[in-house]
Amino acid sequence: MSIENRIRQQFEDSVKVKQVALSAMAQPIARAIDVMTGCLKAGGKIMACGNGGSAGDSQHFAAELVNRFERERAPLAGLALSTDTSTLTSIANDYRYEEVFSKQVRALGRKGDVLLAISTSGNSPNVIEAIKTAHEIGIAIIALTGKAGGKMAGFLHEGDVHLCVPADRTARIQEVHLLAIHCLCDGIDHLLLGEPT
Ligand SMILES: O=C(CO)[C@@H](O)[C@H](O)[C@H](O)[C@H](O)COP(=O)(O)O
Ligand SMILES: [Zn+2]
Repeated sequence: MSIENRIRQQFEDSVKVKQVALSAMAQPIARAIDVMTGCLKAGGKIMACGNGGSAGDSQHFAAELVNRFERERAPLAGLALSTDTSTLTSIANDYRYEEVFSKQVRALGRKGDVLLAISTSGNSPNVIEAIKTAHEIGIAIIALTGKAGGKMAGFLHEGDVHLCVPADRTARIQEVHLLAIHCLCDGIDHLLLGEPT
């Protein structure tokens, strides 16, 4: 296949996955917006974690809360757990890589906070450990997954929200994750600020 056709194929695949994801994910995304906005209004914070591309997504989401998304508003409490290399490397070096997020959740998380747990496979052990620790503290989970949710699906509790992209290819799942993150940011701003004037 020519490069041009490969590119066309990627675009077409991405459009298709997004169309299927809309019907599967619209309701859970709306629920996640309610949970996140309720947390922020009550003075809580939203922590986000994930590996590789999902680490980037965590940081992207936190930046849109702390700085801004599309509308002017007060800064919101968002925190990516994938950014502090000294913390990450010391936990991985002294303990286990599986604990790099859960230790931070234990240190920084408070009852009523929310954890955005991102994994395309749903199987990353460090994200699963973070979910377990968050539950111990009384922190609700918004799980952003794909591939039917992997192992993470089995660790979610009532009150958590599962945003699962109905696709198998990591790249396609990540593309919908970013769209879902922007829907979360837009929805939070809408609930906090109302219709734009
Ligand atoms: O961005 C990509 C692939 O598109 C990679 O960096 C990918 O995020 C990494 O392989 C991650 O370690 C995959 O972890 P997960 O999504 O299965 O939790
Ligand atoms: Zn990627």
